[in-house]
Amino acid sequence: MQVLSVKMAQPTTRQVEVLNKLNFEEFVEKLGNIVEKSPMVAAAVWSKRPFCSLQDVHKAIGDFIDGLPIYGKEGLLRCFPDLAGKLTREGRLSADSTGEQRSAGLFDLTTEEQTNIARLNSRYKEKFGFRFVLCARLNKKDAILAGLKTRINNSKDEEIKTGIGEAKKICWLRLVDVVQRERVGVIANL
Ligand SMILES: NC(=O)N[C@H]1NC(=O)NC1=O
Repeated sequence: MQVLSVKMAQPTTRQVEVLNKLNFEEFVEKLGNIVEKSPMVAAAVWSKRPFCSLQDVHKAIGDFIDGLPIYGKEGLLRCFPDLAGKLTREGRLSADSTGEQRSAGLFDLTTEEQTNIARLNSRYKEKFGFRFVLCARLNKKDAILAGLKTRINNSKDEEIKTGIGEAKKICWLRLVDVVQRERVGVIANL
């Protein structure tokens, strides 16, 4: 899985124990947005506990997503907000998405960059019927614009595959965040 190429602090095996201790409600509350606005994903994988590593959690999520019918995958892609879209401009993104879009520089676009991305996002949605999804934490604004320009020429099947691959990268980074926040909480309460 591509996630292993994501460069950042890798959680240790022991860190997954904080997730194994959560009851269903806590698990869904804390992991409810690891795939944007799709708490069903966390709800589904909870029954796969105990997990032996964070990679194991991510694999369970990946397997669940891969098992969805095409229209389910398209549905997941529709749950992400546009990159540099209306919600970004209006400050109405989820906390996760706000941090991700900020890290890619999408809050500091020139008017021209904003217009270009908005135009391409609309064309993309018109062609495929779902949103262009790309892991903003692993890309800067120029790469996002270039990605939009290239990927818009792909077939629908290719874009479902690529978009879902990007959603899994976003999910991995959010999972690491949850565990790190949770560990800090556990340590603070000792
Ligand atoms: N459309 C899209 O890719 N949105 C997202 N990507 C990301 O890294 N965070 C998002 O909300």
